[in-house]
Amino acid sequence: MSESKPNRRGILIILSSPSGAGKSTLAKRLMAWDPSLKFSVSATTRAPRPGEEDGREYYFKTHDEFQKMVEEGEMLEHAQVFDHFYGSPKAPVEDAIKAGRDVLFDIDWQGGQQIRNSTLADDVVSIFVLPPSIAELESRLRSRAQDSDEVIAGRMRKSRDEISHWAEYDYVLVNTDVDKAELQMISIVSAERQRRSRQPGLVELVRGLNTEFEERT
Ligand SMILES: Nc1nc2c(ncn2[C@@H]2O[C@H](COP(=O)(O)OP(=O)(O)O)[C@@H](O)[C@H]2O)c(=O)[nH]1
Ligand SMILES: Nc1ncnc2c1ncn2[C@@H]1O[C@H](COP(=O)(O)OP(=O)(O)O)[C@@H](O)[C@H]1O
Repeated sequence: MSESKPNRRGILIILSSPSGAGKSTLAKRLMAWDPSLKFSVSATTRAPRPGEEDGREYYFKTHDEFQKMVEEGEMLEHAQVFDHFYGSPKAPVEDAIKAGRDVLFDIDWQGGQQIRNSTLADDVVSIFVLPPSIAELESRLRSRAQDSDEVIAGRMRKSRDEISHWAEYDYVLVNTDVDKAELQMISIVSAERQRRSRQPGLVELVRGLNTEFEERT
């Protein structure tokens, strides 16, 4: 059976924020809202956190394996964040958008910039998530209870740099109440989909409306 041609290309939804502002939480909620979204599983050289599974949150790679992927041109973008390397494998993203499937990225500002400067720029919708305060950001990092004090301190130092790129994004959300932030994300994605897709039959509908006008005169 031949697959029907999608009526639009997939959108690349890029989600960035300082660590702890809530982008993984919001990404999971967006995926639960629309399971047809494809989450871009990044490759990383950082160690898995408890509960993380290889191939689900990340592809966990050694430094050499990661370098080989970069050298062989397999990455859509890649960057060093904190003390580790992170990158988005290219092939699954290209396949998804050609099939009309939207792809969700949880990546930092460097990755966002690289994709916005790539040939896929027209397909990008970028969203930056801000925390309501720095005290709240630190408290969220601590409450996640997955990183040592030293790692948390490193992430807090890097936050200022990440936040300085907020204005490069199409949309900026303040994640105070997570339910409200989720609703805002859903609204953004719904509106961007509507903007880029033409419902089938619109030309015929407008032709019919014009015929009706003519019949009335
Ligand atoms: N450029 C880039 N950044 C990534 C990628 N994957 C994850 N990141 C970013 O790396 C940072 C650290 O991610 P992680 O170690 O999972 O900690 P998090 O702060 O809890 O999300 C976050 O800002 C992620 O958005 C990627 O493929 N490319
Ligand atoms: N609006 C919110 N209010 C309170 N806690 C939140 C909110 N959003 C996320 N969190 C919590 O903050 C912590 C960090 O969120 P997470 O999604 O892991 O952030 P990021 O992916 O940006 O590093 C998690 O424990 C998460 O449950």
